Amino acid sequence: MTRQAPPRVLTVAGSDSGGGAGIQADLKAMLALGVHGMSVVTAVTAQNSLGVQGAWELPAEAVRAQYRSVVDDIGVQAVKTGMLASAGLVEAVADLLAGTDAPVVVDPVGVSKHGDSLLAASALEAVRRELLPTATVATPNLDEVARLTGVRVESEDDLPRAADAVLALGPRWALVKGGHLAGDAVDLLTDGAATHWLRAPRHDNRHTHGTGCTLASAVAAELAKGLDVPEAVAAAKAYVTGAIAAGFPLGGGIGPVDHAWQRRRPGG
Ligand SMILES: Nc1ncnc2c1ncn2[C@@H]1O[C@H](COP(=O)(O)OP(=O)(O)OP(=O)(O)O)[C@@H](O)[C@H]1O
Ligand SMILES: Cc1ncc(COP(=O)(O)O)c(N)n1
Repeated sequence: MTRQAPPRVLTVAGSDSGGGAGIQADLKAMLALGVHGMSVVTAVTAQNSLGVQGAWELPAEAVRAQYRSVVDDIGVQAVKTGMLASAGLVEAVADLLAGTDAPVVVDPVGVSKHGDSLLAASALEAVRRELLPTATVATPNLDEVARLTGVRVESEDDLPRAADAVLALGPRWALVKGGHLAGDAVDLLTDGAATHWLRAPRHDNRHTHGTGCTLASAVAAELAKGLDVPEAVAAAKAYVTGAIAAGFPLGGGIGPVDHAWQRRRPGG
């Protein structure tokens, strides 16, 4: 008997040649969580544990064509966006997403962990006006909140104000990630009515390349399986926390989180 296809999830993001973030992290997280991952590549980066050595965006036509190939034949139960590089690509992707019924997770990627720009400053307005309104869940980190809304988060107490400012830009839910604060790794999820605090112990591990990509992809995978937004975010938070605890050294800089942490045997 032929088996049924697993839920299908599409990432629209940039390639990380080092395999720790971007498309590569997204597809690994999706595999680990039991969904079929598919990709629309928006840009190619030459990247490793030390930083981003080069980046080249694809033409909008190539992005549209990849999207249509996947959606028109295979179909999607959830979409996740990551690095979109330029205003032209943000607009092209927002236009495509406006036509989908599937839940959309927007990770408004701005700069890499090493401070390399992955989104032109001239694209911020298109992210605010066109991309965020298509989002079921937007997952900015604190730097992205500041760039998009002007709200600066210094402590956990500022997270509700930050989440409200993100919500005002149009996503149905805002998940503000407090991973860059001191203390516990605390994120805040809200749709303006319900508020969920997600708290995990901070792992003292510098090998955290790809945390944001992994969390957003995990949310998309769990939504595709049929969980509601608070359930999907809680499951994704548990997954990324385990992946960070198991992050490993690679190259001379910041190594990746371990997407396969749930399958490793002790010492393996
Ligand atoms: N050291 C840590 N220990 C446990 N959880 C962490 C740690 N660092 C980040 N997190 C969690 O990882 C998730 C991603 O958050 P983070 O703030 O790192 O996102 P990000 O900045 O977009 O990621 P990236 O740095 O990969 O771009 C959040 O749930 C955050 O709370
Ligand atoms: C192609 C691509 N997309 C996203 C990130 C962000 O991930 P991180 O902040 O962990 O470097 C990245 N470095 N590269």
